[in-house]
Amino acid sequence: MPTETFEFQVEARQLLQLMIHSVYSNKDVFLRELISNASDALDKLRLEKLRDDALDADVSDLHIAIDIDKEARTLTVRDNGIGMSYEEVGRLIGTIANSGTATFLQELREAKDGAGAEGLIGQFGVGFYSGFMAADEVTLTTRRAGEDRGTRWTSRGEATYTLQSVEDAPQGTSVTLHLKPADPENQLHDYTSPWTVKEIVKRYSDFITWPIRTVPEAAEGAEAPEPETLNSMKALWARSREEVSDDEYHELYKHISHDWREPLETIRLQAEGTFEYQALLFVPAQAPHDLFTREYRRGVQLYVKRVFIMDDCEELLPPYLRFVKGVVDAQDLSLNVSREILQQDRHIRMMQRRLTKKVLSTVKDFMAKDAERYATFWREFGAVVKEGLITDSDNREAILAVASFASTRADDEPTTVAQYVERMKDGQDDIYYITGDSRQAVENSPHMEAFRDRGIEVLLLTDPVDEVWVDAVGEHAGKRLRSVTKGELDLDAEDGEQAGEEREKQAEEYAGLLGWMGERLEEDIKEVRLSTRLTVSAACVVSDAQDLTPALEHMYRAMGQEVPRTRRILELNADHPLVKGLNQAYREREDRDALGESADLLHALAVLAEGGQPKDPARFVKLVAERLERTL
Ligand SMILES: Nc1ncnc2c1ncn2[C@@H]1O[C@H](COP(=O)(O)OP(=O)(O)OP(=O)(O)O)[C@@H](O)[C@H]1O
Repeated sequence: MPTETFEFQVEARQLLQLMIHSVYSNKDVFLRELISNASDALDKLRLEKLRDDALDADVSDLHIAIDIDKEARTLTVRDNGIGMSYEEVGRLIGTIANSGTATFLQELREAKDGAGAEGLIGQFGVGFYSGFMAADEVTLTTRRAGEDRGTRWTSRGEATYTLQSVEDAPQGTSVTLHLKPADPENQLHDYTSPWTVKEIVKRYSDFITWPIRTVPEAAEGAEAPEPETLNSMKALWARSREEVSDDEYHELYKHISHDWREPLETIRLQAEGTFEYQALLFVPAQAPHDLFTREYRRGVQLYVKRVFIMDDCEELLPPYLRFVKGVVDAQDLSLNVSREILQQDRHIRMMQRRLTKKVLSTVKDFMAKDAERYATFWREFGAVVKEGLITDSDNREAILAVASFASTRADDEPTTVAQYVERMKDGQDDIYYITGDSRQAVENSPHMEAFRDRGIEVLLLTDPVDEVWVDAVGEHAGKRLRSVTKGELDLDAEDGEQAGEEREKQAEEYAGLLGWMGERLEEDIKEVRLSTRLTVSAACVVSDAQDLTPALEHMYRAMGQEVPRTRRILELNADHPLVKGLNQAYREREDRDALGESADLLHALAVLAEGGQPKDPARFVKLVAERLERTL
């Protein structure tokens, strides 16, 4: 087959350019990335052979080799792992599968400082391409285990790459970098120095469970020495805490998560007894960009007796802890364990329970001992963890204990529900909250007026998931969770008898207007009543306690579910001049047409004030414009 030339996908080309004009200051990490890929390839081959003994592949000496050619100035990272077919090379190496790449590139261009750019790159697993930080030409030769022919891929990191089918490729993959001249000032070291290579391997890849070999430099005139293994190969999760440095844990995290940043926390767990396992879990420092997308691959790596079994093992942690990365190594599972078996395995369920509790107790520790770390955690992952309040009733209390929320009490000091309850005033029976799109929108909502006036604290909930968990949780410590936008508000116990009489009088005065408006707005409103919530605004809309909120209704529709349209309740502020005027006009005038428009406008204003849309925006605008004209 002749050599074929292909163009890189646009995103891949842009990414390569970024690599070459390196946004990443530490160039050494390219070696870590190539070793990481080689190690994955060895894991995959061992597993495939385990599952299919007939596979024509040699697994007797699986290893990674680093070859240095000083004269040619090349560095080769070789493995005798699974390899790639011709089609796979084109698909995996020529393109960037990650759907978020375009967004990523945009963010990268906007990230002015180098550190920001480095952090971003880390999110996207651009492993193989990082070779171009150190090389001006890269050749990859590979043969898929079980296939006869190999494939050679070459590129100078510019617009194109070539693919060629080759006959004499050994099993596995070798990546040869034609190194750029060393440039220590820009942290581009001399990678033809075995000493440098050894240092880098020790620093970044010591825990890799396969031998990484290189041939030491021969003394002048002497024969080439035997290859030397550079890494200790010790599985970090099987070693005691004292033996392992934080840096080593962090390198393992980077290897399995494809994140280039340090994790926020490392969690170790050793379970002994009838079902033995070790776990090393990591909480990342930043939420990945695709955490809320369908493509997000969750789960930890599963090993059985040190043998890698699978990536993304979903069964070991619940979906609301999907950001947690790590390794779980079980002693008593079969090497042939499949996803189907995992889903039904009693031990796996026990492990999930234990790991979940461990993660939650770690967050509790952050909260008690390290406010800053807790704040970072909750900012990045709070919205995901709150899903657990809905789905994991067993751990609901534990999750609620580590959940914090913005509140009207202070601008920048979130509170837990328990702390809220402690502060509740005598006579307050409910935990009040409001949901919406942003703090500003909910804080300024008319529904908050009476609470502000009376100094009653309200939780400000602005994540979409908040709409749902509040219903699922329902109460805490015997106190009901209550939306300030729902139901009738009875804050008046303390206002006394006089206020009660006053209200009755108003009710009589307004009865006619309320009845007439109720009929007029019947299609959207099930009742018009006087409000105890409002002190400044003229009107607001509220829901019945058991009704869906507009946001939830919208959410269900967006998910394709049929939900009946909820009619809401319009509340009027009897002390507001506009409402007083409307009542007077209603009582004095026979002609209800112009009055009807005012009623519609008042309704639309109430909807707008809570961040909604008037039913007929064009008509609303026209009516407002007409009225403004009259005031000129
Ligand atoms: N040495 C190798 N042997 C077999 N397949 C490889 C090898 N190197 C890369 N690949 C394949 O190419 C794919 C792309 O590699 P690349 O390093 O660009 O990204 P990645 O490994 O998916 O992400 P990351 O580098 O962040 O881990 C890999 O997922 C793997 O399937």
